[in-house]
Amino acid sequence: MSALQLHDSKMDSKTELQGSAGKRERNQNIQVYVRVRPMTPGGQVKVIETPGVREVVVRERSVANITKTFTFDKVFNTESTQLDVYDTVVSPLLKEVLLGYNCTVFAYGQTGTGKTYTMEGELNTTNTMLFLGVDGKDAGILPRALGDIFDEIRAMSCDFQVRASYLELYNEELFDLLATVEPNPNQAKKTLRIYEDANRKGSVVIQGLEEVIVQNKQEVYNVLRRGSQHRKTASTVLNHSSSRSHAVFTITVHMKESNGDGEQMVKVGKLHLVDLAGSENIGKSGAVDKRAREAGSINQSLLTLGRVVTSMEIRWFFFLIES
Ligand SMILES: Nc1ncnc2c1ncn2[C@@H]1O[C@H](COP(=O)(O)OP(=O)(O)OP(=O)(O)O)[C@@H](O)[C@H]1O
Repeated sequence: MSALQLHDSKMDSKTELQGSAGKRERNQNIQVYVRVRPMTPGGQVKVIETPGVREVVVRERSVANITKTFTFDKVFNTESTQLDVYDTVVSPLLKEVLLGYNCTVFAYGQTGTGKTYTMEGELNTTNTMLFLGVDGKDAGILPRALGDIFDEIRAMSCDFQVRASYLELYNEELFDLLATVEPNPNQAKKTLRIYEDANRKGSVVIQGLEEVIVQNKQEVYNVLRRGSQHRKTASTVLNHSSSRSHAVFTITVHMKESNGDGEQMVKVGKLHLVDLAGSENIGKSGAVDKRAREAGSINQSLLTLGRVVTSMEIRWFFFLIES
């Protein structure tokens, strides 16, 4: 089973917000969605049913009449398109980012269940609009969200600056996917250090993470493509699959608005888009040595992530993808 999670955290302390987004109850801070991936050809036994818009029924393979039903905020069945997922799950978050909230989308689940497809979409290397494909239908959440941010912010009458960063976490090491380092087997990616922020309790600082200023959609796509290709190239150099690492793409929007009295208000909103490494049952997968250590590290980090989520007062959305 595979999943995608989204969360929207507390607003930036510098920002004063009004309106419905700021008045949500704590129990609305977490939302869980499931996406069911179409079956791959090859005679699999169908074990998942999606009878309604909120329920998934899982059938035990060996005993077909034994089922378990799970309820989510919404279920996307095998017919769901990339656009359906984006419109329901991510589009509303953009409005909150532009109000000064921090929002995060997590894709979580087993290897091969469609996390990267949902987050990035099918790559089209012959097209400069890499992630959009020929007609755009296969574009994932990332390119859609990044493109829409520019459309929406331009419609607001404010000064703004948009920055992007792209971070990878593999075996407890952090790498900067946008760093301009020369390809080198011993230094495939720029490693980063993480510290607790002495000035803001509970916050962390990632020292040296590059934030690239982006002016328009095309520049964001280029940054996304650069980071994505860097992730693949470097994983080959380091001899691990890119699906064994977590990747965090962050877009930060600084907005400066004037109120009627000539005072200026600064808002900072962030959108984190996280493609988590595939969760795996080490015993069942038969992973040994390096792969078993990797899987152990992945499972440990996913467990820790779960603990962090339950301990924080955050708005959180969760998205499950089933194969
Ligand atoms: N909803 C979908 N519709 C069509 N094809 C899909 C869908 N979801 C996934 N796929 C296809 O299934 C394959 C595996 O998907 P993907 O690489 O996104 O999985 P993943 O969960 O990211 O795996 P890993 O954990 O190994 O990175 C890809 O070829 C992808 O194009």
